Amino acid sequence: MTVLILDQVTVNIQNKAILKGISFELPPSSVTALLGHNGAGKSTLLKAILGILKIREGTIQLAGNDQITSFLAFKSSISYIPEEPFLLSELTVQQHFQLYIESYQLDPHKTNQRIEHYINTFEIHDKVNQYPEALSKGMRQKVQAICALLPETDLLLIDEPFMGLDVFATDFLIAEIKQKAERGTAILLTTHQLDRLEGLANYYMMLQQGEIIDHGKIENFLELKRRFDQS
Ligand SMILES: Nc1ncnc2c1ncn2[C@@H]1O[C@H](COP(=O)(O)OP(=O)(O)OP(=O)(O)O)[C@@H](O)[C@H]1O
Repeated sequence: MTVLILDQVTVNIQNKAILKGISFELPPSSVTALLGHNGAGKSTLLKAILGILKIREGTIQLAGNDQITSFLAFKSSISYIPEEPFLLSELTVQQHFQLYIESYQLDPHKTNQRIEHYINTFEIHDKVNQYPEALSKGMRQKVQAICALLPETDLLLIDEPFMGLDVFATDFLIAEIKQKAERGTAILLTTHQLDRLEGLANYYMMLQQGEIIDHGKIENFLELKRRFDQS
């Protein structure tokens, strides 16, 4: 069974090919690390899957829905934590949570219990009635992460999940990502913090100049890295 299927996906930005014929599949209950140097195309790939960037060629299927012909069903199966927190300036923290409850049609009672748990764990209980401008970057990142964790989607995309988070929040987010994967979600995350991948990721894909140049089980990548670091 497969959650996400990309077939020969090409994305151009300003007439330049940024993604060149990307094909891969993600199984359920998996965490895949999307790796590569700055500018390799990692964020572009996540944005292409989300439909924020239009694909030029190829197809993307999620849980049996085509990105173009079944866009609403496709979109409702994805949750996303962007690299830069993107919160609405006119909504308080609590109103952001409410927005997610409504747009993903979540059970309010159960979800509010989870929100309470997240708020306490991330220590932002005194911020729930504040607007994003009153939050630090790390706090905005925490709010964005909570929003994305609320729905049980087929796919969770995370761009640099640990950027700006303190060690405690990072450990908590890692535990949450693993639990989500155990419940069936396919997770695709980008990171430069390779030391955080052990025990978290199952697979890796290496992007270079818009092409997947290597992929496989994360143990193989980490073993190669260890040998390289020792040499
Ligand atoms: N809006 C844009 N306009 C022009 N070029 C862009 C735009 N967005 C991305 N690019 C280019 O696309 C390429 C891939 O960028 P992308 O942000 O996907 O890289 P990345 O792998 O996520 O890098 P990083 O590790 O630095 O976050 C880069 O060459 C970048 O300059």
